[in-house]
Amino acid sequence: MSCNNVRSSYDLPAQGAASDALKLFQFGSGEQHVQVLQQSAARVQIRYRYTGDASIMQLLLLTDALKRQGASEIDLLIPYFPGARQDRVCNDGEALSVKVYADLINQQRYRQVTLFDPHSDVVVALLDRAQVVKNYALIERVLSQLGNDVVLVSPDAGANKKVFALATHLGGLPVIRADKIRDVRNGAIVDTEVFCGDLSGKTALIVDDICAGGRTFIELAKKLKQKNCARIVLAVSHFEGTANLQLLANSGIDAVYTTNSINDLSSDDFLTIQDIWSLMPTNPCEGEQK
Ligand SMILES: O=P(O)(O)OC[C@H]1O[C@H](OP(=O)(O)OP(=O)(O)O)[C@H](O)[C@@H]1O
Repeated sequence: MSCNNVRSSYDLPAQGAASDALKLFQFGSGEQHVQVLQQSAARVQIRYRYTGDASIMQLLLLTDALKRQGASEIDLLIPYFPGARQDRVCNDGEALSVKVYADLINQQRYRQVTLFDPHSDVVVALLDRAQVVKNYALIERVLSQLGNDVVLVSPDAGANKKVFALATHLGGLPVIRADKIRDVRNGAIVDTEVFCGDLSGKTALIVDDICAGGRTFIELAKKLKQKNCARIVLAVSHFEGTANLQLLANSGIDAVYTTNSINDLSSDDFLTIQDIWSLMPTNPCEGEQK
């Protein structure tokens, strides 16, 4: 495959020097506009970071523009998949959001779609040609800072499968199960249980895919405190809003490790979007990219 003098990877939103490759703007009427400024290779990769629904429209426009330039095989890297938490209809009248977003992506006929630690197996099942990069690199980096006596905490039934697989990958770290009851009408956590004995001297490392409003982890931290653990740490692959970092700190969580897969967050400890890209497949033409 020859990729000489053509571009084989596009970042959306455009980052740094890569912004020479794309022109993006929004019309006063609200429509998005995308123009590809550097000739696309036939096989091309889009590194797309979801930053809101307007960015989905930019992705669709970019995909169309690349196809018009002759891109015949397009790989999509999409660390955070929107709508993934709405993977069931909890209340009459709601949309099945994950299917709507997945249908949009499937219509583009990407050669491959790569996700980073998606919320559940549902999104992977709904997407054509999807593959997953697990959260292992994030958790290994967190563990390297925590020392001994760490127990993994699975915050709810939805997380159990992933956390037990992670524990096996890490050589058999102990796992503590927790569970919660969420009032689906308003999202409140009405009960949290932690299934273990005394945790004196232990660091409780809660592992999950996302922190949104944070109530799951605030209520869980209260229960873990009652088990006397020495330290409570939260590691989540995706983080919805910077304002919630303070809420978590106030609730007795000693440290939060996450990534900027959705929002830019200010901490040196985080795995950055660049780190996530480095965990994902690279385009075979990338070394030749101009
Ligand atoms: O920060 P919060 O607002 O508490 O939200 C974060 C939680 O929400 C998601 O699970 P969800 O409660 O949807 O449960 P599920 O695994 O059963 O889908 C996610 O996996 C976290 O556990």
